[in-house]
Amino acid sequence: MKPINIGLMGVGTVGGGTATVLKRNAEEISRRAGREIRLFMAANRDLARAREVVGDGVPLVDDAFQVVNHPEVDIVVELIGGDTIAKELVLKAIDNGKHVVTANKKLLAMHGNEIFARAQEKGVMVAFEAAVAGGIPIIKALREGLSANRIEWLAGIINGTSNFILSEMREKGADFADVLKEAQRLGYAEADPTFDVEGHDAGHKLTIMAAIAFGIPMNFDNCYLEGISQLEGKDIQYAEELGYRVKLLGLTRRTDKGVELRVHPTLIPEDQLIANVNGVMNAVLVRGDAIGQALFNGPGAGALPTASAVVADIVDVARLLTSDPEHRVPHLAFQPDRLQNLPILPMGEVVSSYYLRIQAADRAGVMADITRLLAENNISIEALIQKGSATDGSAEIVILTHRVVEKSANKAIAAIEALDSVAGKVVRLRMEELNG
Ligand SMILES: NC(=O)C1=CN([C@@H]2O[C@H](COP(=O)(O)OP(=O)(O)OC[C@H]3O[C@@H](n4cnc5c(N)ncnc54)[C@H](O)[C@@H]3O)[C@@H](O)[C@H]2O)C=CC1
Ligand SMILES: N[C@@H](CC=O)C(=O)O
Ligand code: NA
Repeated sequence: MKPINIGLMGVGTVGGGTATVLKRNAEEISRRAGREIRLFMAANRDLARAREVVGDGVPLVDDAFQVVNHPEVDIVVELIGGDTIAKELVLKAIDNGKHVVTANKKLLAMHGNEIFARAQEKGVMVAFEAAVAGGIPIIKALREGLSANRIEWLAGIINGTSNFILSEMREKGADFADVLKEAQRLGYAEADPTFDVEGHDAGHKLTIMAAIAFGIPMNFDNCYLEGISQLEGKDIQYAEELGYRVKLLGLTRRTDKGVELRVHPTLIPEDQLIANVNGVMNAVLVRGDAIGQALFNGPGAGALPTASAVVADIVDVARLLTSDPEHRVPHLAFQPDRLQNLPILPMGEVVSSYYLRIQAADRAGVMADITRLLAENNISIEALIQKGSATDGSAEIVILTHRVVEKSANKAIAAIEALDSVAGKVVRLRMEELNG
């Protein structure tokens, strides 16, 4: 039987890993796919670097349009990244009737609605397991393994770079900037690492998971994003003293009023398995009405773990090449004409509990003022500790609250910051028990 021809675009961290896995496991892969899967051609800006990876036998070009336009390429693998040239290439590949495998979460979160509609029209597959949580087969799990369930919520550590930074800061007291450099050296970070540390990358992945968990279109524009760049080591330490770990969490939940879609640093009880997922590892906790809770854990970034997902998609596509498009797994898990445009809940309407750190004058009456302002906004206190007097006569007060709607927390925080006895901004982190 004729081999399946792969056109690889981008031979960087993930593209290099993909070429390596395709070569190393060629025999196993062809036994699974039923046909030989052959790296037919590759495109990369830096030809010399790509040549080192793919070897002599594979034609190399620097213009990726030659790949999407080549009549003998069956599956185009997009590992360039970004949403400019990559979007043009993917749409052109689809128009040319080629199937696409991509690891590009930004592209899908921002333009997935257009891309999947075009793929549907042309009867081709766009596979994207590597786009979410690297090597963890979470797309497969949500789209196929859990298709019996009404998924209620899911929460994930879905940015390896941020989790690596937080783990190194907590375990070794390492400096944020140094660890970020190390994450870049290890190939974990995005081309622009602000996407990692400001929560955008996690937001892209969360958007994709929410779409396939609930059967809604991509809605990245309404995803709340807060990253770890402003997080201070002392809050990680205080959280730990109180029995919590701080993780960059992406959380999406169906509520009666709309879908929560939010990424932010989050305190999680340390006895939760997900709180103990460290380094570049990712984890996604899914709550379905039939299964209850299931935790998917594994490496979230890096060359070979991500290539594992890319190549698994190639095998999937190879198996389904000749199948009737109507009988393939829908791109977003639900039939395209059955997607629901559920509203995304504004952040002010989200209900959460909070960790607050307040720098206040160490004098009588301050605590009473703060607790009064919290009570006036219907916020009850679960724990309150004072972190000792500073030499300048101020003290740090750390408060854990019970659950309250975010707009009330915002009002209370603004009122506390307006007190003469309070200096600077109140540090606010959200807390999730993840047991509901
Ligand atoms: N690095 C990781 O651990 C993971 C990355 N991803 C995604 O995979 C994709 C690739 O990421 P990396 O491999 O880390 O990036 P990278 O920067 O290491 O590789 C990108 C490659 O594309 C090439 N390239 C750029 N523009 C090109 C063009 N116009 N034509 C041809 N080649 C071009 C570059 O020369 C480079 O070799 C991105 O979408 C990223 O978000 C997804 C999961 C994990
Ligand atoms: N930069 C991303 C790479 C994988 O998606 C991350 O750190 O998770
Ligand atoms: Na994955």
